[in-house]
Amino acid sequence: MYAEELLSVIPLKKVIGQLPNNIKDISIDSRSVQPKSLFICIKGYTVDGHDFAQKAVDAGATIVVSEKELQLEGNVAQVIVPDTDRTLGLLAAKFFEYPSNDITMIGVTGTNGKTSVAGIIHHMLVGMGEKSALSGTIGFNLNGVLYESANTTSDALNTQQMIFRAKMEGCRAMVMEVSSHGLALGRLAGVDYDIAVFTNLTHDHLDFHGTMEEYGNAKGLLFSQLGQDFTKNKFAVLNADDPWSEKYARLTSYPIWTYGLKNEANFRAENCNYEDGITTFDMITPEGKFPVTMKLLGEFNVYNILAATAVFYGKGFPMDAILEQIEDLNPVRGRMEKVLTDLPIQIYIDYAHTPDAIEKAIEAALPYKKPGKKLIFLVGTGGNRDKSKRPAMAKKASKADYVVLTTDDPRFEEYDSITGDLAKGMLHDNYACIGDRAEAVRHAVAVAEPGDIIIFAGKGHEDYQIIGNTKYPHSDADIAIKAGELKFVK
Ligand SMILES: CC(=O)N[C@H]1[C@@H](OP(=O)(O)OP(=O)(O)OC[C@H]2O[C@@H](n3ccc(=O)[nH]c3=O)[C@H](O)[C@@H]2O)O[C@H](CO)[C@@H](O)[C@@H]1O[C@H](C)C(=O)N[C@@H](C)C(=O)N[C@H](CCC(=O)O)C(=O)O
Ligand SMILES: Nc1ncnc2c1ncn2[C@@H]1O[C@H](COP(=O)(O)OP(=O)(O)OP(=O)(O)O)[C@@H](O)[C@H]1O
Repeated sequence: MYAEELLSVIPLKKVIGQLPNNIKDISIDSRSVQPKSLFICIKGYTVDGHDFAQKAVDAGATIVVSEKELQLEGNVAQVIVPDTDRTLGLLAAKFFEYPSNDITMIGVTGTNGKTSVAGIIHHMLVGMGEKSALSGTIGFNLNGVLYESANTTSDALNTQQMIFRAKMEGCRAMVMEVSSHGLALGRLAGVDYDIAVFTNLTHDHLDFHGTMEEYGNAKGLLFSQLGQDFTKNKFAVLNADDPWSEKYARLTSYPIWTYGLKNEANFRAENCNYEDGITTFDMITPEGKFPVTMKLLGEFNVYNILAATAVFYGKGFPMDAILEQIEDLNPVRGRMEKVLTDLPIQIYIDYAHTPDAIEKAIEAALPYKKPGKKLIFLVGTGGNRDKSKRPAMAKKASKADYVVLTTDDPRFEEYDSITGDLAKGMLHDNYACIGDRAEAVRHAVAVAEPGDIIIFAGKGHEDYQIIGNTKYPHSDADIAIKAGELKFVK
C-alpha cells in the first residue's frame, strides 16, 4: 500500500524524514518485522515498544510510528502521533481495507460463556453450509486450522489481520469472543460488528477494571460499537435474566432479541431435564414451542443455546434448520466435557474460573450424581491476577461433597498464597489444599470411589500450566486417567 495513502488516516501527525513509497506490512513487534514495513511503538505493561524501534529498523522497518522523536539509525522515516494505541486501530483497519465491512461480524461478550456461545454459533454456521471463522480463548479457527493466540481478544493489528484472512479464505461470517480487556484497551477498534451477543456479567477481572460498574461499562462498548448505520441488518442478543441487559439495550438503536429462563424473553426454555448425559427442554420462540434434545450439559448450556438460537433466528434462518443443528452439537472443548474412559468414575473437564461458572458447573453435574456417591470438585485459580474472587470461588465450590483447592497458572505467586486465599471461602471441612496441580489431580482420583463424579475446573482446553514465565505441558485428563488406571484397573 502507498505509504501516503496509509498515513492519510492519521489526522494529527508530524513526519520526520523521507517517507518510502510503499509499505508491505505493519508490525507492533520488533521480533516479527518484515522488510519495508511500518513499525508502531506500543507502550506495554511490561515493556515499551519505543525501546525496540531500532531493532525494528534493523529488521527492515522503513517507517516508525511513535509518540516521541527517537534517535534512530538507518533508512527510516518517523511519524510522531499523540497516541500510538489509537493510531494502531486506524492504520490496521486501513491497511487491511476494512475487512469487517465485507463479512458478517458476530461478537460475543460476557463473563462466562463466550467460548461456548461463540463455538456453538460457529459450528452451527458451518453445519448450515456457511463458511465461518472463529476467534477466542481457544485460538483462531480458520477453515478447521487452529492458530494459537495469546489473548481471548487479540490486539487491534492481529484482529484486523484475522478478519482479513477470514475474508480472503471466503468466510461469510466471523464469530469473535470479545473480552472486556479487548474492549477497554481498544483492541476492537475499527471492527464493524453486525451482531452483538451478551451472556452474563458476574465477578471477574476486578484487578483490571476496579469495580463491577467499570467492568460492566467496558462490556457495554460492544453494543455501542454496533454503530448507527440503519442500512445494515444489525441486532443485539441480550440475556433477559441479567440486569445489565437493560443498560446494554439502551446503548444501541438496533433491534434487540432477548433470551432467558426466568424473565419474559423472545426465546425461553421450560421443562428442562438433565438425564443420562442428555439435556431436554421445550424452547418457546416467536413461532411457538419446540421440543429440544441436546448433548450439552447443564442449565448454563440451555442459556447458551437460547442465545445462539436468537442469533440464527435474527439472521432469518428457519426454526427447523436451527433445531436440527442444535441436536447435532457436541460439547465445546473443555467446557463440561466428559472424559471417555472405562474407569468406574465419571470425569469432566471444565473451564470454570469464576464464582458464577463454578456454581453453574456443579449444578450441571448434580443431576448425574447417584445417591450415596460423591461429587468431587477440583478448582484452581491463577497467580498474580484478581485475588478478590478467590474466597467467592471456594464458597461456590463448597456445594461439592469434597473440594480440592489448587492453582491453574500460578505464574510468580507462591502455591500457599493462592490456596490459602481460596480456603478462606470454604463452607465445610471436606477439602484439601494442594498447590501442585498434578498432585492435586492425583489426590482427587485417590479419594474417589466407584460411582463418584470428579470435575476438574479451570484448565478446560488448555494443555499447559504457566509457572513463573514458563509454559509446562499439563493435562488434567491424562493425569487423572493414569491415576485412575493405577487405582481401579487391576
Ligand atoms: C496485561 C495485558 O493485557 N497485556 C497484554 C499486552 O502485553 P504487554 O503490555 O505486556 O505488552 P509488552 O509485551 O510489554 O509489549 C509492548 C510492546 O512492545 C513490543 N515488543 C516487545 C518485546 C520485543 O522484543 N519487541 C517488541 O516490539 C510488543 O510487541 C508490544 O507491541 O499486550 C500483548 C499484545 O497485545 C497481550 O498479549 C498481553 O496480554 C497478556 C498475555 C494477558 O495475559 N492479558 C490478559 C490480562 C487479557 O488481556 N485477558 C483478556 C481477557 C481474558 C478472559 O476473558 O478471561 C484477553 O482478551 O485475553
Ligand atoms: N452461560 C453461562 N453462564 C454461566 N457459566 C457458564 C456459561 N457458559 C459456560 N459457563 C461456565 O463457564 C466456564 C467457562 O466457559 P466459557 O469458556 O464458555 O466462558 P468464557 O466467557 O469464554 O471464559 P474465558 O473468557 O475465561 O475463556 C465453563 O467451563 C462453564 O463452567
